[in-house]
Formats: sequence, C-alpha cells, structure tokens
Amino acid sequence: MRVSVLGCGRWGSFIAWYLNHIGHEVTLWGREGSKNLEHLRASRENGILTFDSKIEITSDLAAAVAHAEVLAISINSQNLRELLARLRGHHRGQPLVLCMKGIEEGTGLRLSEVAAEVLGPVETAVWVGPGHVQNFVKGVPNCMVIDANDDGLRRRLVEAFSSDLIRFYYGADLIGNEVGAAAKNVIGIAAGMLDGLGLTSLKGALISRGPREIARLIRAMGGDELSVYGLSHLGDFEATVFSAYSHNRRFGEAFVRGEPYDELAEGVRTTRALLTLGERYEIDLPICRAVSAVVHGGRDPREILSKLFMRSLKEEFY
Ligand SMILES: NC(=O)C1=CN([C@@H]2O[C@H](COP(=O)(O)OP(=O)(O)OC[C@H]3O[C@@H](n4cnc5c(N)ncnc54)[C@H](O)[C@@H]3O)[C@@H](O)[C@H]2O)C=CC1
Ligand SMILES: O=C(CO)COP(=O)(O)O
Repeated sequence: MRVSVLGCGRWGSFIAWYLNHIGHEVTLWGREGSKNLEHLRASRENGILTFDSKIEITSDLAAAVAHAEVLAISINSQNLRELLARLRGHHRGQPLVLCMKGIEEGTGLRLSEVAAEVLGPVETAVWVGPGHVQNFVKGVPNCMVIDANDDGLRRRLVEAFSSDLIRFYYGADLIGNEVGAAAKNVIGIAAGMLDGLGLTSLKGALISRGPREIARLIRAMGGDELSVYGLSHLGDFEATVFSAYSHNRRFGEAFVRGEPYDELAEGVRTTRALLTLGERYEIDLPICRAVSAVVHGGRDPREILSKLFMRSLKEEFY
C-alpha cells in the first residue's frame, strides 16, 4: 500500500518507520522549516529510530498527498483542523488514518468529526492503543486497535498493518475508542501528579475510578461503555500511567514539582475538551475536573485531592 504519513514528530516518524518495516511504500511529510524534518532529512535518524533509505521525506504536501492511497496523520490534536484545511486543496478522497489521541478544545469534537467537518464525508480510521517507539524499535511487540467510520476500511487496515510487532484488533466503537484514547492522557497526567506528590500508591484507585467516569461519558455520547476497558483506554495505562516514557505522566509529575516540561502532553488540552463534553452530556467527571483545577486553575494539588476525597459518598458502580 502507498501511504503518506503527515507529521514527523515522535509518533509520525514511528508510523513511517513501522509501515516501511512491514513492506509498505512510505512517504513522510513535515512542514518546511520543521526542526524534526530537517534533522531527519540530514541524518535519517531522530535519536530513537533510523530510517530505511526507501522512506521518502518531503515538505511538499501536494506531492505527498498525490502519491498516497492512504493518508496517516500524526500531529498535535489541536492543530488537526488547520492541517486538514491545508490538505483540502490536494485531497482526492483518500481514506485518513488518524494516529493521534485528543478531543478538540472549544468544540468538544472527536478528531474523526473534525475531519468530516473540514473535508466533508471521508473514510476515516483511528489507530490507537498502547505503544512507545523506544520499545517497538527494540522489537518489543504490543497490541493496538484500529476503528473506522467504514467497516471495509477498518478491515483493510487491520489486515494490511498487522505484523508480529503490532497485533491489531478490529475496533467496533468509534466513539468509545476516540474518547477512550484521548481520555487516557488525562488519567496519565493525574498519575504523574500522584508520582510527583509521593502518592504513587493511589494509582490503583485512579485506574479503577478514572475509567468509570469516562465510561459514563462514552455511554452518554452513544458509545459502548465497555470500550473503556479495551486497548484504547485501559490497555494504554501501562504505557501512560506507569511508563517512564509517557509524556503525559511526565508532564503531571513535573507540573506538581514546579518544573518545566517541553514535550507535547495532549491531555492538557483534552482535559478542557472533556469537561465541555461532560457539561454537554450532563456527566460529572471529578478526576478530569481535579486535573483541570490544578493545571488550568493553578490550585494546590493536595487541596484538590482532599476535596476529591470529601465528596458525597457513592455506590462503587453507578
Ligand atoms: N501509542 C500511540 O498511539 C501514540 C500516539 N501518540 C499520539 O501522536 C500524536 C503526536 O504526538 P507526538 O508525535 O508525540 O508529538 P510531537 O510533538 O513529537 O510531534 C508532533 C508533530 O506535529 C507537527 N505539527 C504540529 N502542528 C502541525 C501542523 N499544523 N501541520 C503540520 N505539522 C504539525 C509538529 O511540528 C511535530 O513534528 C499525539 O496525538 C499523541 O497522543 C504519540 C505516541 C504514541
Ligand atoms: O499514547 C502513548 C502510549 O501508548 C504515548 O503516551 P504519551 O503521549 O503520554 O507519551
């Protein structure tokens, strides 16, 4: 399959590396002037992986799109709308595979909905679930999930992209998989905060209570609440809540320690988007609210944690 990957950061570069590794014909596009692109062009490596000579690297969006049967996109979720608007003039209806985890701030739209809003009806898949580049390039396998708004696309991609390095499952709930994947980053920030506060032992409670509020939201949005226990959310906790590689977890830890953190932590802006959805669907999201109170509201994390504990008492499952 001829695939163009748009976005040459940590994950986009991996997607290009992986698809080439399993035999697809790959072009990687990045913005002209992007440091990642320049570095990859000059050295064909990015500090974590090294590119095979067959991978084309370009800053010509028209050429990258013209070449492709499928477009895989992996950039900051909040910039997807802007990239799709640039894409509009070149897009010839090729299916999109969104390799990213977020919900649009301001609108509360899932990323597949953003794509439909900008490009009109388009076959769109999401590729989500656990996995860090550092592990994959060492040959450590993982399981992921591909879901789509089109059954044929979902099947074609799972079958074309599966290998002994990534075992893909057919996703069957686009709402649940998109919301679950985005929300795990917020749980990851909360986990990092617990690490930073010396409260790592509370992560068990976090990974039990976090999915319950996200499950209620998914159900209210028309998805299947069981999706929260699939690869896109619960299945991603080892790679996020517990991993030294997770940017979201590391952001949360640095934040409560008052240290700077420069990498992309998608959960920061997804937290706000989830609260918008919580209001829209009248679902209380206490853990998301607590993360937002600390990250956006500047509140003391210990005080916010204590408030979480002192809420009215509840049945465990409701
Ligand atoms: N296991 C998985 O499924 C993983 C998924 N991800 C997801 O991948 C996405 C990207 O994350 P990272 O690669 O870690 O971020 P990154 O910061 O390393 O890369 C983002 C790239 O997007 C580019 N970019 C930003 N706005 C753009 C625009 N408007 N047009 C073109 N390029 C633009 C940036 O220049 C940068 O090269 C996130 O949504 C993240 O959650 C990341 C790691 C693993
Ligand atoms: O999604 C990921 C792992 O599956 C990457 O998580 P971070 O963005 O928190 O590093």
